[in-house]
Amino acid sequence: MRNALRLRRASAREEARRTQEAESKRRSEQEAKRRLAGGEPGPAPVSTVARKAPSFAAAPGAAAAVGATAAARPATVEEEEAKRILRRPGMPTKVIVPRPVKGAEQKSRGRLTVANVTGEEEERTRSVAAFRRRVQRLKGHVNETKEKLAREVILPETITIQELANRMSERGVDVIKLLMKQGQMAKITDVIDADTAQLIAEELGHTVKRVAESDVEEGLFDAPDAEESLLPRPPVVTIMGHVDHGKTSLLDAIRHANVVSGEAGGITQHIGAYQIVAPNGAPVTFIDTPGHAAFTAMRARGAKVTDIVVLVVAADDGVMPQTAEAIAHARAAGVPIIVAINKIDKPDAKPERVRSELLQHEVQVETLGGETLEVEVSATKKINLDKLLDLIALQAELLDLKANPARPAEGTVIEARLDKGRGPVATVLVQRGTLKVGDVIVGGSQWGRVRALLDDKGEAAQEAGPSTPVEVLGFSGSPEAGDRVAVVESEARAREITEYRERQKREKAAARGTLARGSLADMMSQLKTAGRKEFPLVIKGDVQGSVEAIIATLEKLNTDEVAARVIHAGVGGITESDITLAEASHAAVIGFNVRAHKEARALAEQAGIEIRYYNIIYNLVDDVKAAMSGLLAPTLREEMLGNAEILEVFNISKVGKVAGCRVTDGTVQRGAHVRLIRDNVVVHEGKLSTLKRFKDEVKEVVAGQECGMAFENYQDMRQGDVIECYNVHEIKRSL
Ligand SMILES: Nc1nc2c(ncn2[C@@H]2O[C@H](COP(=O)(O)OP(=O)(O)OP(=O)(O)O)[C@@H](O)[C@H]2O)c(=O)[nH]1
Repeated sequence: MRNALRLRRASAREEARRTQEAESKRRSEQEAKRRLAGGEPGPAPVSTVARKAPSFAAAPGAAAAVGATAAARPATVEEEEAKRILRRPGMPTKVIVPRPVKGAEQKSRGRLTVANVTGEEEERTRSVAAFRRRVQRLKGHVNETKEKLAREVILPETITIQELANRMSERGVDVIKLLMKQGQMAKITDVIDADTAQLIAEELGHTVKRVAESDVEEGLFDAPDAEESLLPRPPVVTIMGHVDHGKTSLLDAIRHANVVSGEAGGITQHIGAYQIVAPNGAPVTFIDTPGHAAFTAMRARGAKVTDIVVLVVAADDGVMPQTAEAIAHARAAGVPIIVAINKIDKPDAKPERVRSELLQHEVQVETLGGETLEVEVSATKKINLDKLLDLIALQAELLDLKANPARPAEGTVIEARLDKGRGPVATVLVQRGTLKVGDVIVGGSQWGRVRALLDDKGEAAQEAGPSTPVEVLGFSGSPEAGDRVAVVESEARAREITEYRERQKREKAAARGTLARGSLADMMSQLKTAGRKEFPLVIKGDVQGSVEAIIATLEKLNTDEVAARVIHAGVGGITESDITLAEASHAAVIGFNVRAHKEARALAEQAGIEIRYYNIIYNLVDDVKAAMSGLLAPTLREEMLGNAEILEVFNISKVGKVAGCRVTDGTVQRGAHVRLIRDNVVVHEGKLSTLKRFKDEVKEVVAGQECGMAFENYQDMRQGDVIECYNVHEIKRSL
């Protein structure tokens, strides 16, 4: 029984289990059917890859998503990247974006996926690879394009916006926009500095190389020479001293030529350079610097190219201001001095006095136990000239002067002028190397091919070695005295250097112009000088040296009240452009040893511009001084005439108040200045409008007489007031 019961129970359990299984199977089938019919998503995928880039093919039930549109699902990283790239300028407007399948392969293993079902997976994998390749290509293209556009921009110290844009291959307008962003309003032709230009260039993705003048001119000057290439060279001697102490006479005596008599006004106005052969056979180069104080600047320059200074001191005059100046220049340049006590032939010559005066300037000559070589000479009587040359040779030996003649020449412009027939002519002192006809040279902002070389006697030379002064023909324009000259390897290099220098000059001038227009500092200084009267001038001269000397002298005349303002100065004849400039700035035109062109003369006449010609600097300076003196406000001086006392004040209809007075001393004159004094205080200053005696207008009333007085614009006179009567005289002032 018990067994039968057990069996029944077991069979019932078995039955229940089967029913449960069947029920569970049924439920699960129902659930699957329900899901399939209702479009419910399957359980969330577990793979991290799938989480990052959700797969539409990973879960049971995913088949339900097959019909879902791309728009309904979130964008993937790849899609976003593709869109981002597409948004860039220059990219194709449409790209096929394949659906992402990151990790799809591993997830599909043993699972039902839409891709597996549809066989799309392989194709999609191929598309993704293609897409990736495409993205890479596009990225690569972007970088490539950037690299291609990025340039190395050479930036000088200043540059125009247009030029900067050109160098970057960018549009000028884009540069201007960037400047505007930085708060700078600019035009395409405006000049900006290198710092600003660098900012712009880097902003646009370019790299920058800053260049300075020294970069353009690298290796132009002062390249070292090998010791064995150096050979002895002649000394370059500058004669310095006070005006009229005999510099030109001495040089003249040495070279047996008469330069003195040819000079207008007896003053040396150009730096001349000459070479002589001393009695010992050694050549010596002399640079004759003028003695007038106006030439100080030129003299300083002379000392720079000089090895030895011969200091001329007139024995009858002694050490003078310009003697002291010359000592200072020589000392500053570190150049040894040889003292030449000149005019020793004169009866009042006192060489001893000269020696002791020199001591006060720390020049101790040999006879006083010092180191400085000295010699007593007479230029006119030709006394001791050989001795002077011997001393020069001795000093030169001590200096052991050497240069390499076998190298491209370097030198300095001593003087330059525009010759009517020959064009620009520059006197150049060759300092190293040898200058040859045909050489390409650069001097300041001028260059040229040497057409001809003329020595100091005006004879043609084929070449000029160290310490030789030569006139050089072939410059494109006049270089300036003091400009360094160098031979360069090609015309292209010469052009590069001079164009750069010219540009620098222009850009600096433009920068100055902008400053003058806009800067507060400038406006302040203009305000400060507003009280100063200016005498504007356009100066043209035959040589640069004269022009510089005139400017330097005129500058010395300037005071706080009045100044000569040189608007333009240059070498050459007076042109129409000079006259136009003078007209625009109300300037006078001065020609020093030059004349005005015919057209310029006509224009000047028409415009009422005065042209003045001079050949003596003193006369020019005197005239300018007189003209400037005319601009000075005159000094006012009072002349006392007399005093009167107001006895009574009458109010007369139609006339106003009239004071009845008695002249107490001196006279009272109609139209004279009056001061009204009440209780010792000046209450009014003005002019007398009416002066009457009885009913008649009179010119003058003398002491003791009574009169009626009325004042210009003043009515408040009172009985007892004292009237002081005086005249005012204007006294012209001069500089
Ligand atoms: N008695 C005498 N007179 C001299 C001597 N040397 C120059 N003179 C005269 O002094 C004057 C000035 O001489 P310059 O040679 O023109 O003097 P400088 O120093 O060159 O003058 P600037 O060129 O004006 O600076 C002239 O009249 C000369 O004749 C000299 O040794 N003896």
